[in-house]
Amino acid sequence: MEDIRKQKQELRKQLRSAMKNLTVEDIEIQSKSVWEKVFKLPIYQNAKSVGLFLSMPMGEINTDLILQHCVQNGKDIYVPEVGKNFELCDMELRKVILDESNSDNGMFHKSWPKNKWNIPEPPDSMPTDTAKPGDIDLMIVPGLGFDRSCNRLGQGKGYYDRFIAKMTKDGQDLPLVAVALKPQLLVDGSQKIPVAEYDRKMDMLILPDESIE
Ligand SMILES: Nc1nc2c(c(=O)[nH]1)N(C=O)[C@@H](CNc1ccc(C(=O)N[C@@H](CCC(=O)O)C(=O)O)cc1)CN2
Ligand SMILES: Nc1ncnc2c1ncn2[C@@H]1O[C@H](COP(=O)(O)OP(=O)(O)OP(=O)(O)O)[C@@H](O)[C@H]1O
Repeated sequence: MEDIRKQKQELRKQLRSAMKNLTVEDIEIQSKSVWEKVFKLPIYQNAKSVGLFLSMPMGEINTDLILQHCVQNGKDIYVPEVGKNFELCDMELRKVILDESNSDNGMFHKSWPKNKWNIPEPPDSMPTDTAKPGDIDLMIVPGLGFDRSCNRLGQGKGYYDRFIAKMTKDGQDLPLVAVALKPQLLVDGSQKIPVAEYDRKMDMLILPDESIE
């Protein structure tokens, strides 16, 4: 158990440094390829509500294109809000409710306040509608690293593990589609994501030039 934590920590270091080598252009081009694949998925096309995330400034896939796509296609968008108590690593997903003045594009978050990781979060002025089990048709999941068996390594706080557990505890389904840039897939066959008992496999992993199920 302690072993798994150490292995995860080591792998995070490796993956964070690999992601640092990506330029802004790399991230832009690879992100576009990933989203074009996602837009073609029936599970995305049929989803009325999508759990998304608002990308960090660097070292992560950029989510602007899918935010725009969801807004333009009339899908409900839910985005993370982490609890004020950072020790608890509790996260909710809140429905994005926009007023008419800025509802025509996916850039609504540009003016939102940022949390300690520079991730935009819903402002207090937005009406609160928090996702309950069954509210989200498709969850798009970020991560630091993945392997070919759809195992995921996150940022290390367990926010997504806990959230997924909370949303599925009464047997509710929550389809999980992970998205990642090229350096985030472990390609060396001998390298695997260490898995603990609470880690849930992704249903699908979308990369710039391949999809894994
Ligand atoms: N865009 C985005 N939003 C998200 C997540 C995410 O992965 N991506 N999260 C997914 O969980 C949650 C936020 N969790 C995060 C947890 C840690 C760090 C982070 O950068 N942590 C340390 C790394 C240092 C270390 O421990 O080695 C840092 O502060 O630099 C970032 C996000 C909710 N929102
Ligand atoms: N469902 C859960 N209930 C309670 N604690 C959990 C749960 N899932 C994970 N944890 C705890 O969260 C901590 C971080 O877990 P882990 O290292 O797997 O995070 P991660 O999946 O990489 O991060 P994240 O989900 O935030 O992207 C661990 O100490 C773990 O025990």
